[in-house]
Amino acid sequence: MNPYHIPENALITVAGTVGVGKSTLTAALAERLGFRTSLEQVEHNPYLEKFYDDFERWVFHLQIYFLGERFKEQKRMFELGGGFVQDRSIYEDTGIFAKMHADQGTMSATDYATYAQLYEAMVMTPYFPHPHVLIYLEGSLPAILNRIQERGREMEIHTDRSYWENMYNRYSSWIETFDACPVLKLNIEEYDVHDPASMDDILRQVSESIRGTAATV
Ligand SMILES: Nc1ncnc2c1ncn2[C@@H]1O[C@H](COP(=O)(O)OP(=O)(O)O)[C@@H](O)[C@H]1O
Ligand SMILES: Nc1ncnc2c1ncn2[C@H]1C[C@H](O)[C@@H](COP(=O)(O)O)O1
Repeated sequence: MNPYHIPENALITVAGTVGVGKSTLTAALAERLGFRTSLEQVEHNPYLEKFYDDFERWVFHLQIYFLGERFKEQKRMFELGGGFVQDRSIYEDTGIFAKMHADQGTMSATDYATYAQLYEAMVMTPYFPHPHVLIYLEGSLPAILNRIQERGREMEIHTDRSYWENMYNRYSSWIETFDACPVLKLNIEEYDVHDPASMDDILRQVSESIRGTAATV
């Protein structure tokens, strides 16, 4: 058992908008806990660049691809018995990305319905237990846009600010109604992944959230 009394089979999911710091925190938490990571693969995604170039043409392909990747990851985590920190939840694919493109008309109603049907069928399988806790990363939009710039993925840098603004607003509303598992909100200005005391503090909060003893603000 780790010093934080976080169950060895726990599934901790890190959520939040693009560039907010999910992958960085996922890796830092997993290292500290001796957990495995489940990461989003950007480099080997065959649709992502095409998608940023032409949303309408590629959105359905991309959503199906992400769904397939997540299904494989969920199956892997299930079969290995947990003990994972996961970079982004499946709830965000459907509740943020697919919905945003359907609402703004870059994904047709028919494609969205087909996608939603597939998603519903997948989450009914045993591979989709709710996470023990969802860590939600929040910060100001300018700080997040800076991080996207600094990370330097061309396809994201060349995407209109309104896209990120829309996503940011959707995330802010979405998290207020999210209730599939306990939520721990962390402000990105208030922790440092390189500071052991800061990571200890986060892990204590994770543990409290999982055990249902977190203070409600
Ligand atoms: N706590 C942090 N402080 C400063 N910069 C950070 C921090 N976390 C992440 N970053 C930087 O912000 C950028 C986006 O982080 P990343 O973890 O890739 O975000 P996400 O996975 O949410 O898209 C990267 O350049 C990363 O180095
Ligand atoms: N479901 C998705 N639809 C569209 N785009 C998505 C989806 N999931 C992730 N993405 C994009 C957003 C970023 O450009 C990369 C990686 O996300 P990140 O938040 O940086 O981990 O994929």
